[in-house]
Amino acid sequence: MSSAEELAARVREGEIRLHELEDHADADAAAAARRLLVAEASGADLETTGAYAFEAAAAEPNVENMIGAVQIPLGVAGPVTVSGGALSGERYLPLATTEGALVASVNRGCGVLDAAGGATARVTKTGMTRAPAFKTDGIVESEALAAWTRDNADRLREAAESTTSHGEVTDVTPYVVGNNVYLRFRYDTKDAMGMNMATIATGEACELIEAETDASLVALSGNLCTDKKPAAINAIEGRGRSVTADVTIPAAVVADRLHTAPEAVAEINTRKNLVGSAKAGSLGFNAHVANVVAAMFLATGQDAAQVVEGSNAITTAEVTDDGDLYVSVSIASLEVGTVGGGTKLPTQAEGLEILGVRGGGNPAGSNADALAEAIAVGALAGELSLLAALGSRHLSSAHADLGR
Ligand SMILES: CC(C)(COP(=O)([O-])OP(=O)([O-])OC[C@H]1O[C@@H](n2cnc3c(N)ncnc32)[C@H](O)[C@@H]1OP(=O)([O-])[O-])[C@@H](O)C(=O)NCCC(=O)NCCSC(=O)C[C@@](C)(O)CC(=O)[O-]
Ligand SMILES: NC(=O)C1=CN([C@@H]2O[C@H](COP(=O)(O)OP(=O)(O)OC[C@H]3O[C@@H](n4cnc5c(N)ncnc54)[C@H](OP(=O)(O)O)[C@@H]3O)[C@@H](O)[C@H]2O)C=CC1
Repeated sequence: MSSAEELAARVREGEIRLHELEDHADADAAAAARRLLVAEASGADLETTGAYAFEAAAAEPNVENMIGAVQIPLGVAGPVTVSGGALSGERYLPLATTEGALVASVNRGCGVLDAAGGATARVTKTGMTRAPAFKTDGIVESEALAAWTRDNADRLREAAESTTSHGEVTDVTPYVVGNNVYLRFRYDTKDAMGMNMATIATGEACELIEAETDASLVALSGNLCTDKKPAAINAIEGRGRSVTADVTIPAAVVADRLHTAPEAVAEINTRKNLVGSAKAGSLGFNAHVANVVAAMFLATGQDAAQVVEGSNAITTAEVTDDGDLYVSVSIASLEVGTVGGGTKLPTQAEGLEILGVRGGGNPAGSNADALAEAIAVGALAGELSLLAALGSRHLSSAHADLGR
């Protein structure tokens, strides 16, 4: 009997719990035993799931009850020239996706950006947020807590920053709703996406608040943060990185490479991305920014659930006085890191290496800024290509040819 079969037998007999297998064997054997049990229960053939190319132990901080790995095809778009605040030069953009035509589209967009001399990008605001919910006796006590927070900003900062050597508190804003008070802590988390960092730091600050006021903590996350849910506060105030990429494309390039005209792209953008989105009550005034955010998040080890916030983007397009096409994409809440989370996993770390932003930056925070700028440039390329495909009526034929 193999060690995986022996382990599986012990789970069947109730001697070991499924999630405790790593206490009795190395992580790869534990995953193999779970595959046997899951295959037996479901009838699924898990051979490919088990054919992963890294040591299971490397994924221990990232997943529980591991049975293997899902492989997502990885493509590249570019190279594209970026003139950013943190990222400069030519880069290939890694995109992990199962949507045929997506990489082709972003690749076309990158070619157009390069023909226009490259894209410009800047991070305009930084800050990961956590907003605990406190309960009070009523509005008098709520207002007192809000005032206490303002008066004790330095002590709150000191408590929170005692838990991290990188994180810095940049703001604590109280929001009062009757006998509920939400304190929205904002942190500069440098190269980390920062959700663990901000949560741990905020927990420490909450202990000070409970010790010194009559308010009681109901939930360390009170949903005004807002993490992993569509929320206007992120679109307005920003979360993670707020980042913009833009470009001005000569009309001749639009005609040659995108088979349309600046006027057509600008009109489609207004009627689709602005008016259509407004009528729909959408928070995303763009065509498919989430496509690039998701594909680059998967390729670089970001938290996939935060694609929700990454889709908070506005695309603008207008014809310049010279008859050329100006296009911009502003993503309000792009939550990215180049350390921590899934960024250490082997293929995801390679994805970061393709962009030249693996690990901590010098100065701290510059690598995460550079990653945000790369994603914004990819989103700009994708917006351009899709808007143009709608203009030249190529969307359905492109997907019939490449996406099926
Ligand atoms: C498919 C194209 C690019 C053809 O576009 P084209 O201009 O007919 O193609 P082309 O053969 O002339 O090639 C132009 C460039 O496209 C790239 N390209 C072309 N083919 C490939 C390929 N196989 N692999 C890699 N790159 C490719 C490549 O850069 C190439 O330049 P070259 O290198 O040859 O000088 C175009 O029609 C297109 O971009 N269509 C739009 C497709 C798209 O954006 N899909 C995104 C998903 S849509 C979605 O998910 C969301 C949606 C639509 O529901 C959101 C909404 O409501 O708006
Ligand atoms: N806890 C929660 O509520 C949530 C957690 N998550 C998960 O949180 C994880 C991401 O959290 P995150 O805090 O980013 O990552 P980690 O928890 O992996 O922590 C990253 C740590 O890296 C250290 N570090 C080293 N170099 C740097 C640098 N240059 N810049 C910044 N930090 C550096 C910091 O340590 P130090 O602080 O000591 O300086 C930092 O706290 C993901 O796995 C995500 O899925 C997602 C949503 C919610």
